[in-house]
Amino acid sequence: MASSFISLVQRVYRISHPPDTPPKNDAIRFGVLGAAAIAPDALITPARSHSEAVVYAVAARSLEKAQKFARKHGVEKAYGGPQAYQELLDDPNVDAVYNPLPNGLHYEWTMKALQAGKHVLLEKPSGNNVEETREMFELAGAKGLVLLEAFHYRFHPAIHSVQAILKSGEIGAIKHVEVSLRLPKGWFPENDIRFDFALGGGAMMDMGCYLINCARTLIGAEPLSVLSATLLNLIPTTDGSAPTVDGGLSATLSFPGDVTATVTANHREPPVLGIIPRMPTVLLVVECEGGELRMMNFVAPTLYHYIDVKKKGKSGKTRTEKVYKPAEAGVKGEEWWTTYRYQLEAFVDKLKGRTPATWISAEDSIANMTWIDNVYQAAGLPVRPRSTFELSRP
Ligand SMILES: NC(=O)C1=CN([C@@H]2O[C@H](COP(=O)(O)OP(=O)(O)OC[C@H]3O[C@@H](n4cnc5c(N)ncnc54)[C@H](OP(=O)(O)O)[C@@H]3O)[C@@H](O)[C@H]2O)C=CC1
Ligand SMILES: O=C1OC[C@@H](O)[C@H](O)[C@H]1O
Repeated sequence: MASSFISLVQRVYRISHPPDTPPKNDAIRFGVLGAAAIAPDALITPARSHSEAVVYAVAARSLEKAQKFARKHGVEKAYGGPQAYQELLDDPNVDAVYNPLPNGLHYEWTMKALQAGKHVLLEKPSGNNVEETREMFELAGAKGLVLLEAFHYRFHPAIHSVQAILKSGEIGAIKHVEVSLRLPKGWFPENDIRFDFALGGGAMMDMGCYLINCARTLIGAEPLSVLSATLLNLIPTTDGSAPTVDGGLSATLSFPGDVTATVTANHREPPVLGIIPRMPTVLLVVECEGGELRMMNFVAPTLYHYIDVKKKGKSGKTRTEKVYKPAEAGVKGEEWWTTYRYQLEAFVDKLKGRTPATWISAEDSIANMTWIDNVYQAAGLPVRPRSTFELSRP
């Protein structure tokens, strides 16, 4: 007990204070589009402990914001103003771009980045709809550039362990997957990008993308149909127009072999009994023919997680796994590596021509976006519109 508490404290400290590793001369130089809230966790801190990655530039719509961000995070170059994103893309010192813009801008700036010859680490969900996702991966393929949708949890050994347990047959074949992400109302401000339709908002876009991805990954097959889609709440509009942004949405999908998955994303969990604030919940339960697997916190497992495996029957004991480091020989990782640090390792490996331990293919991202669109249609909500941006091709 005491030792696991000490490990937790050590991990938490190391997550934000990784050992600084000086970048090698041939390190991948990243440029960040937008001084986004997620950029420090997703790229800047992970790059500090990677000798082949350096965050070289940031671009923000305001020069002051870009410079403040650059000073705070030790980023060499700051671009600011209305042309800043394009200026960053035109910088020959930038090898790869991290795109954490609002979902509705993923397409335009990824297409521009690829056109400028940059590899792209693209935030989830990849696009506003599957048409956008398909086009981005087509262009990356045509240009021979790397494009990765940042489903960071997929790179962590904890989810690999879940996959291995399910594949081992220990608790039999999967029957149903229940996966949910729920945040209390008020977690994000009302003007957050997540609640803006034009920017690709919606709970199924923002959090549901992980859930659909997780169900597809664990089941190891593509869904057949959306059996049901239930709106938990809609974000009210201010102009009297019909609401189109899901604050909370739950859907059940069918998979081959009578397998089902229920995904529930909610940005607006009400307080218990109307007054007691709720904690965020990230839950994964896999019901199998011979038992059940339950994982707490599959999205940010470095902080803390557990995987409970319970066999059916009276004698069925529960065993618990916690997997903070890769079990396989030769796979790199440390207890304090976040999902983002594992993801960066894979991205850099790919750019350097090495084989990453884990990868997310174009087909995977396209299928994920397809089912996000399908869930919206089943819920009677519009699919997020395709960007009006058109790439002028030479
Ligand atoms: N992988 C993960 O764990 C997470 C991923 N995400 C994803 O990252 C992306 C960004 O999320 P988050 O960092 O929380 O969001 P933020 O609102 O903090 O960042 C979005 C950035 O987009 C830029 N931007 C450009 N145009 C607009 C516009 N019209 N309105 C608002 N912002 C604009 C802003 O850049 P500027 O500085 O130029 O003003 C801003 O910094 C989303 O795709 C989200 O899904 C988010 C959180 C966690
Ligand atoms: O990890 C996450 O959890 C909270 C979400 O709103 C965020 O965008 C997502 O990436």
